[in-house]
Amino acid sequence: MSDAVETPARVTESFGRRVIVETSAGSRTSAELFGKRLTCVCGDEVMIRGPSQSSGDVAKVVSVAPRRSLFARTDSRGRTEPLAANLSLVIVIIAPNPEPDLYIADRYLAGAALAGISGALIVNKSELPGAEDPDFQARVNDYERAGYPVLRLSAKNEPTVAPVRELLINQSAMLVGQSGVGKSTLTNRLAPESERATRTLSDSTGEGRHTTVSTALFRLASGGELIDSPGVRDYAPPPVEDAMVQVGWPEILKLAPECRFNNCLHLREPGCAVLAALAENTLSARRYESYKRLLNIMRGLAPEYERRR
Ligand SMILES: Nc1nc2c(ncn2[C@@H]2O[C@H](COP(=O)(O)OP(=O)(O)OP(=O)(O)O)[C@@H](O)[C@H]2O)c(=O)[nH]1
Ligand SMILES: [Zn+2]
Repeated sequence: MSDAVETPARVTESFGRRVIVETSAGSRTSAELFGKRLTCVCGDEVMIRGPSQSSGDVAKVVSVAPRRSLFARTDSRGRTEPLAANLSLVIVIIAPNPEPDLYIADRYLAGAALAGISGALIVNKSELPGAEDPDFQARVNDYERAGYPVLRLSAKNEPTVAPVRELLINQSAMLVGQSGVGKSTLTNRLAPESERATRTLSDSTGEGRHTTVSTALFRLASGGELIDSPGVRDYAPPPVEDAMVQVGWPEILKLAPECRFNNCLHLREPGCAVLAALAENTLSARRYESYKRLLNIMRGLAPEYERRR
């Protein structure tokens, strides 16, 4: 291949300056980023050159196409770190065990919405007795009431997984969630060739042990794409203005037009339809608390936001 020839490819895995790309012919190969200023993440559409004698024996990523979406997080130092590009769906997985932190789930769904990406919830390990717990079920139902697709399944039980295949058709979806909820088990079920490592839960704590170390994209025979990602202990979206935070709560956003003030943040304002729904118990108090928490987190990141502008 001549050096001047560029071919399109998709980034399926990223390790800093080195990436794995899939060519349009479907083969996967290692490539390096060309030039210091170029960065890319899993899901990026890129142009590659080589490998050829003059470019060395590894292909080079020479450009990144404009992204349809960029899913990102705020890292521990308050900086925005991109996680995946060109997603259409973020699927949060929870399970009765390890014990779910639904505030993380909410922030993931908010981060997706703020990036213009749809959200869905999977409740894995549904065969465990903990899934029958009324409190657990009530909290899961909150997501259905908010308007999210919610799938209850067992990644280990093939027939229960069929609705996920249907959900993923025509989607580029990323699986996110705490360590040990079964992201890799589900990925292996949906894309057997992915061969993602899975591990048993540590006996004493029931917490996962962060088996998955990289974010990787797989094409599904049934249609669509799935990105498996490492388990997290926390997640916060990149900083946004106060008024934007409610975009992450569809049930609050739906009520907002009925508030007396069109810049209502639903905290203490008179004539607030969100506070009224809360008083009438038609809005989940936990989800509302979660909204207030993210508002506070975003205010803590405000200096960072001002700096970026
Ligand atoms: N009982 C039960 N266990 C499951 C199910 N799905 C996965 N597991 C188990 O849960 C444990 C964790 O699964 P993983 O797939 O490694 O979890 P993960 O979310 O990928 O974890 P990280 O890679 O650390 O983020 C493994 O022991 C799986 O066998 C399920 O449907 N039911
Ligand atoms: Zn309001």
